[in-house]
Amino acid sequence: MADKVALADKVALITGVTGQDGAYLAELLLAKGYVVHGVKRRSSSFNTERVDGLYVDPHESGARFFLHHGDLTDATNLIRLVQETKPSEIYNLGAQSHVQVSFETPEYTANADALGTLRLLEAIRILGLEKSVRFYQASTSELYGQVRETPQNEATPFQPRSPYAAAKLYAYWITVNYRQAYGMFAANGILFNHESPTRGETFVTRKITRAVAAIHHGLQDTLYLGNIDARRDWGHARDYVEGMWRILQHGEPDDFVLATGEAHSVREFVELAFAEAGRTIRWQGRGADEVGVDAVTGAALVRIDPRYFRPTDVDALVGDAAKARNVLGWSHTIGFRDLVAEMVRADLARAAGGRWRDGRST
Ligand SMILES: C[C@H]1O[C@H](OP(=O)(O)OP(=O)(O)OC[C@H]2O[C@@H](n3cnc4c(=O)[nH]c(N)nc43)[C@H](O)[C@@H]2O)[C@@H](O)[C@@H](O)C1=O
Repeated sequence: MADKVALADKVALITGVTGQDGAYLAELLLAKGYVVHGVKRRSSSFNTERVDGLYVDPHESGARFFLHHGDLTDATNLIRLVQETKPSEIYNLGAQSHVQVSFETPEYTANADALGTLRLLEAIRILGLEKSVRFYQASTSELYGQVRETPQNEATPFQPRSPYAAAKLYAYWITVNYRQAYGMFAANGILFNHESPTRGETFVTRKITRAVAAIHHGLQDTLYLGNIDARRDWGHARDYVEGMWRILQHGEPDDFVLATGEAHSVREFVELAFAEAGRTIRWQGRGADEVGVDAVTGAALVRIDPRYFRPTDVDALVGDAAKARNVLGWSHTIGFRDLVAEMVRADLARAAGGRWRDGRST
């Protein structure tokens, strides 16, 4: 393995490689000729579906994608991984990334998301690689929380509203600090929500498209949601990993917002997703009693379940990506309607192919 690593100019280490973004990024970097090392957490079940297509036996000549066990809560493991893989670029995408789950596991979230970032930065410093490694930190629009201005840009003050966002706030600033204190190429991408057909099933977009497909195929009756008036700036993950890469290719380390500049409510997402499957939703009632019914059959397709309300939620986010556009030449290419259509079609195909056993939603 060491020979192959030495042969490549560009070597990337990606934490969280089995997640949506990790898999898209690995694919992008491999296409650009990188050797890619992905870090995945050990678990009792395989969780590598998203990267299975990229994997070839590491013993085969030409193998350029390698998976390693690792954990952001394990400092010595991170030091060893950086030492062995000798990356030129590190993308820190690993995290406990579910906002609602962070209210139940605030300490673990802080450990993985905040201290995990510190551990990785320290690994670089301990190994004396401050001047040779470029470091990307997956920062998030959740930092803006209770927003101070709209749209949000790189100068907008942060006001986090969840343990997840508070942990990511530390990670953002420690990344800035290592840049300033040690001259590291350490950069934050402040990414607004980005989705795809491989988005985790507990995030609201995928939960909706999966339910639309399950309902369409008679596998589920009703979709239960929380705050359907929340507004988000939803882009496509494929566009956003290109932005991550550009952030690390720039002449100097800096922080960038990646966003589409358009906000839509969860309610609109629901309407569009059902429309893609040929159904029109009509809303009846108010608050927790609101129901989304099929305009033709009258069947209750969407109901509110207060279990999905968060102790504090972020009501509306919309980003201004002018800096990324002007400095990096980045902008999104896939709009809201196309995103929803792609996700619904992918889930309809999965449901039709019997690729999930039931329509349970989480
Ligand atoms: C950029 C940012 O993006 C993501 O964080 P998120 O915006 O919290 O994403 P989400 O899809 O869980 O929620 C979006 C909105 O939808 C509302 N909502 C209603 N009903 C349900 C519901 O039933 N489930 C969920 N999950 N949300 C619901 C919920 O209350 C919220 O207002 C993560 O990738 C995060 O890591 C990240 O960094």
